[in-house]
Amino acid sequence: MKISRHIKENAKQNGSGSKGYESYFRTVIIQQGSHNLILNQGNGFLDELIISVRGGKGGDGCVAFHREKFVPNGPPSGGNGGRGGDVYILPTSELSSLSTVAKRVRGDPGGNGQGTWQNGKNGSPFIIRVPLGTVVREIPRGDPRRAKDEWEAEEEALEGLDAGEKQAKMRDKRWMHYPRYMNSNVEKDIFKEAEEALYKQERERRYGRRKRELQSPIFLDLDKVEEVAPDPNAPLGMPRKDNFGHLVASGGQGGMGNPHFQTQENRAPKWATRGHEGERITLSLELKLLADIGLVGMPNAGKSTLLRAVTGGRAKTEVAGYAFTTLNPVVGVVRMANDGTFEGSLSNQHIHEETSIEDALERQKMEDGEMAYAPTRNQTGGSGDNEHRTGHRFDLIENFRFTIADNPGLIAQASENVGLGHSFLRSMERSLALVYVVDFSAPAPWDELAVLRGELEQYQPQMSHKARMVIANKSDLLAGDGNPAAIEEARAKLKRLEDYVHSEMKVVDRNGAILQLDVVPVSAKFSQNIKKVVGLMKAYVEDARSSEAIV
Ligand SMILES: Nc1nc2c(ncn2[C@@H]2O[C@H](COP(=O)(O)OP(=O)(O)OP(=O)(O)O)[C@@H](O)[C@H]2O)c(=O)[nH]1
Ligand SMILES: [Mg+2]
Repeated sequence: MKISRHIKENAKQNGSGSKGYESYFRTVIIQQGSHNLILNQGNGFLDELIISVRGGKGGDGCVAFHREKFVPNGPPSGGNGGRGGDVYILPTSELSSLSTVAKRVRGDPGGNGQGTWQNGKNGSPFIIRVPLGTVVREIPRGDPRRAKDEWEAEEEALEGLDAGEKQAKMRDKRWMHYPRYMNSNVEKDIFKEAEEALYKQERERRYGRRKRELQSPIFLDLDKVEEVAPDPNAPLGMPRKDNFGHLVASGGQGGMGNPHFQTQENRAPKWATRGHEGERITLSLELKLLADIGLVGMPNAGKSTLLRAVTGGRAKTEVAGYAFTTLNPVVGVVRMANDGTFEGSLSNQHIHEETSIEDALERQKMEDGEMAYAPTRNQTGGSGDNEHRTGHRFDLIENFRFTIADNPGLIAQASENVGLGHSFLRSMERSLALVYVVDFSAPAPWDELAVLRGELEQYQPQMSHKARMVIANKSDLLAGDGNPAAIEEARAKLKRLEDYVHSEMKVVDRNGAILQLDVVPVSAKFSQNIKKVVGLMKAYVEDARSSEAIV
């Protein structure tokens, strides 16, 4: 009784019993999609993020007059405000998730000007560091997720005020006055002219900003490490680098000190301008998934089952007999030994059932108390012929590792947002190779291939050339109960599929060579022929990695 309670508690903590415990340490599962926060077996994982960014506010100009012995009315001497700090985005290979990116970024403000012509210091640049593979987009006007820009925020603050109050508030935000001179200043024509000029500049700036937003909204696809060129002229003690990344929000200009407003008629201007607000912008950041191999197939073809088979059941991805079970890409890791076997290939769990069935079985086992006396991994994983079972001993013989992404099903017209659309294909842009998975028990599996390839091309021209293999899944359904006629029929069907692939599905690799796709009949559910699939995948990954290294 006591033991079974202990196991239940353990199971609760670790997912589902001993299997959950194992995968807690062994499996890297990354999900990507519309969710903001996805739990990765206990580690928070962010893959999409909206951030609001503001450039630093400019420092205020200063109203001051020079004071010196025997100079009764010194000249205006207020310094200008410093520029607000700019905000940049820089991709770095040191990060692997967006979880460290702040949601609100405020640039460093510029310093205020001071008397004796002292200008304020400029705000330092701020760098938002994001992982490689981040896509940055500006959220357009009209989208509810977008934060107000500096002008809209002011308009909102002025709402409901009468004209006089509005004018006073707007002036207060823009002007500094010499103590007790505000009322007399605003009466002066020369001040009104200066104010008019200021508003004109502001309108131009605003117009420029809107035009930029419409014509070239920020879009950055940060796939590569940015070169940080050393700056030979940097002063000693300062970092000798001059690349901050991509500017996304500039800091506001500093205000003008009162000497700026000095003219023949007005020798002692008693006003100065305040610093401008920094640019405000809302960005969406999205991290493209990185997996070496991407699985592409129609709903229900068995992609998720296949991922579970090649990872020895460690990848936690849902399998069910209906379309669109998988809603977000899921990445699993395949670990291989030098003899071509992979972790989990000899696991006692050869059949990858639908997840709900497996969960029920496990629950049943636990309730029956079977788990209590089951041998532990250490007890079972020790002997020589068991070394490809999942377990820590695999570390000793592992010599190759790659990742596979299980994706949602793709269907015809996905590009027109039918089904789940195909936005998740973005996560496959960075895959080294793609693998088609078709349901071989369907009447015409070759038709599926044409649709899949069409959708890939629709999404991104040339993308289908990353395909390397066609997996004819569910082959177990064809062989029937082993009668010769059924087997003969299955052979003929496989031949027909191969002929189709070889004549219609050729691809051109990076070097311009024409490649034939491999066609492999498998049964993901019963782990048949999976070793061959893993071996071929390894070859594609090795090939792509080495040619990437050369380029
Ligand atoms: N007989 C048999 N059934 C299989 C095989 N592979 C998968 N299935 C079954 O096919 C159904 C769909 O499998 P999934 O792995 O969920 O398919 P999927 O391609 O991931 O589907 P979506 O996530 O909807 O795109 C499930 O009922 C599986 O048990 C196989 O090799 N043989
Ligand atoms: Mg699936």
